[in-house]
Amino acid sequence: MRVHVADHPLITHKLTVLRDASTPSPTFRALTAELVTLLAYEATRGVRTHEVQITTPVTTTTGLAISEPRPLIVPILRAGLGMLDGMTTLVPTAEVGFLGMVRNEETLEPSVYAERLPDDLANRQCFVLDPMLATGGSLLSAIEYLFDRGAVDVTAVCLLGAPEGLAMIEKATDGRDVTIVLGALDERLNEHGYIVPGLGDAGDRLYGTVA
Ligand SMILES: O=P(O)(O)OC[C@H]1O[C@H](OP(=O)(O)OP(=O)(O)O)[C@H](O)[C@@H]1O
Ligand SMILES: O=c1cc[nH]c(=O)[nH]1
Ligand SMILES: [Mg+2]
Repeated sequence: MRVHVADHPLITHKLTVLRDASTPSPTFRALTAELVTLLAYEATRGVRTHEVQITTPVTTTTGLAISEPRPLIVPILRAGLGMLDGMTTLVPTAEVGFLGMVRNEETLEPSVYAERLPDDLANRQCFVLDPMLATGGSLLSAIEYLFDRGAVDVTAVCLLGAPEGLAMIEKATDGRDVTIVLGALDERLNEHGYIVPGLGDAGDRLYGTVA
């Protein structure tokens, strides 16, 4: 598994505002989109391309185009939906599929409540969006779902990760082509499975509700 933790002052600055409990939902949503666009730059480094011949106003030259099948972006509802616009800004021709997942806050076990993905993911590069990688249960379940359907590689883009969840996913996906791009790797999980220092419940903060 490849792990990339962002190291850029703009990303740290935006995450600092996001973490602040007094940051209101509209600002939280705007910052999430900006952060995803910055992280997507790294996450798409391995996107498959092929050479194309083009004619500029001056000459002919060889360039690169994104290959078929198009990359598939999969936001994990609810909170991952807040990352979709930031990602499609950078990869506007990607397809989008949806997975709705919720973590039981007592057992910390994830369950799938909605799924709208192409039936066949053979040969697909998939980009999973979820702001929080805490125990890793939700992300692992999403990754397994995509591989079971034929995906060739999965890249997850998360704003914050916990070391416990990252280690669990690394062990469970051994031998698979998995990349995780994080805005920051935080210290630990607390006794309720929340990331510390973290930012609280990403879905609630994005949408101003307590679900
Ligand atoms: O790594 P884990 O321990 O599985 O926790 C992370 C999950 O928890 C949050 O979703 P949540 O279940 O709160 O659903 P929501 O997006 O609807 O708020 C988050 O967006 C992840 O999907
Ligand atoms: O810290 C956490 C952990 C899980 N889900 C969240 O939204 N935040
Ligand atoms: Mg939530």
